[in-house]
Amino acid sequence: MQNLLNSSQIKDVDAYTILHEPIASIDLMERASLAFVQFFIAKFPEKESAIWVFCGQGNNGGDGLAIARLLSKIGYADIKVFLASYSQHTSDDYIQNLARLQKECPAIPLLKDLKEVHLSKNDIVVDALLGSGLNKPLTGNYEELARKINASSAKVVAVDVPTGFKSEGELDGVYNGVNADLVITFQLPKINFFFPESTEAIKKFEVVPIGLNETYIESLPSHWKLVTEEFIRKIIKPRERFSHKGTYGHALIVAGNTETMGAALLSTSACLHAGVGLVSACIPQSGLNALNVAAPEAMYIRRENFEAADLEKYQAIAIGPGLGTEESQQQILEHSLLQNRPLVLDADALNMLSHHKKLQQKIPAQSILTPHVKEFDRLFGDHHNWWSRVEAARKKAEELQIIIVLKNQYTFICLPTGNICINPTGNPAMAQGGMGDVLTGIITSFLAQGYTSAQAAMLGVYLHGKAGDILAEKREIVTASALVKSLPRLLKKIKSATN
Ligand SMILES: NC(=O)C1=CN([C@@H]2O[C@H](COP(=O)(O)OP(=O)(O)OC[C@H]3O[C@@H](n4cnc5c(N)ncnc54)[C@H](O)[C@@H]3O)[C@@H](O)[C@H]2O)[C@@H](O)CC1
Repeated sequence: MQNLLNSSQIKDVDAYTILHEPIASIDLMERASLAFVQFFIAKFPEKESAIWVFCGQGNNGGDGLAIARLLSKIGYADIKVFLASYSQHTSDDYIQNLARLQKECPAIPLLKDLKEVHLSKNDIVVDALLGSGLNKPLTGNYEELARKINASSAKVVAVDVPTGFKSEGELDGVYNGVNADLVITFQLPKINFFFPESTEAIKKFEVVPIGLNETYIESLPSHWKLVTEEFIRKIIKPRERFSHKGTYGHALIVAGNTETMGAALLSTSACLHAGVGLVSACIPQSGLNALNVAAPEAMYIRRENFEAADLEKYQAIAIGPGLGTEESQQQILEHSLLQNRPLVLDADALNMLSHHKKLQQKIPAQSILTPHVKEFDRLFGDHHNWWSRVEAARKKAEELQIIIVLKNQYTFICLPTGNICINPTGNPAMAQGGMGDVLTGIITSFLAQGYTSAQAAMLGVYLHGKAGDILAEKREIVTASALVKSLPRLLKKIKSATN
């Protein structure tokens, strides 16, 4: 897991690295600019492209000046620098880099008048106007510059953060900053990169390391974490010699209805493919034939017999996919909530919890709720932006001592500790019905296999997205069934790399 920091903490890490490595501030800027350039040249190898570097007067602008010099030395022949000199304040490293650029690359024009800027289709804009130092909304000259850049059809590559984009906090109102095709960001992704409201500002981002002190980064207090593959590899357990089906737990999936049996089948099948020892599906009798065909390994409990069943024998119970919200299903939910053990609650279980809010207090500690945005707002109230929604999820997870898996392009896993773990895997090819049912099955599988609730949620969300990413390399659409089938191979790959 990687700590994610806010802008002032990142500034603090810069200062710590400068003092303790030690490295001069100007050399750290050079290292950052070089890291940017290395990524840039791999992406844009065409040295004849016209490159317009827009520089502010702070350290982001200083990066821009260093980048212009480094690109010129590598052989990029058509570089122009625009100096946005609108303030009395300039950073020391900006001044030094401006002097170096004038001395070492005298042929590069330094423009100050916007009338001299003519952006065309195949040009590349390097946006180094304002970075993580943004402290107020864009107005005046900066706003005009952003408008001019956005109105062009040039490719826009932002240094660290697009000009005008807030790295953390609520993203409200109309965005008037630079729209970047690519952001090459330093050391850590900024927290707001993971929020849907960043779509306009950021098409794609890449993180490049610049050698900031990792130990110090990890020591700073932050409830924002990024789930990493390294972390997943660390927690995933190998399948032991002399183990048997009993070793990997027995899961119960309570799901499906006459017209929504597919949800139960997908969940059950995903649970099996993620490695559970045994799975029972509690479904209406009308689905039995389909279950036998789709997942012959699964056992069956007739829906009417749920309350008579011995629930103690299951290591994990999931309730909700395609279940329905009638009186009888509500009884099932209420009966389950009486069990003093974590549950995985999805879809109709969540819908019932939003209609009967008093039941929320009865959710057993360490249960895992997997709402998408609409289910979340129905459960816990409307939210106008994602920052406030995720904050609300964090508070609810703490208050109810549960895990809330708030599903999105980047899923937010809110833990009872108050931490928010952001999952980086997953892609739009997976945006199709059935994906949520599959995720529920996978998480339930890991819970039954003896992982803690937090581990099961993180493993489930990460591997679900990763499987989708691998499949999306070769196809435009990833169906839920295809994802299920790919899970065993992914598990093998992850586990082989671990051992
Ligand atoms: N040593 C360091 O601190 C490093 C900094 N780096 C770069 O430095 C950037 C941060 O630099 P700075 O802190 O100097 O800040 P910026 O260069 O982002 O902004 C410069 C200044 O502009 C002013 N400003 C903020 N919002 C404004 C607005 N809306 N309109 C007009 N002026 C505004 C602020 O006073 C701010 O300090 C990072 O994004 C990164 O690109 C990198 O070179 C890595 C090392």
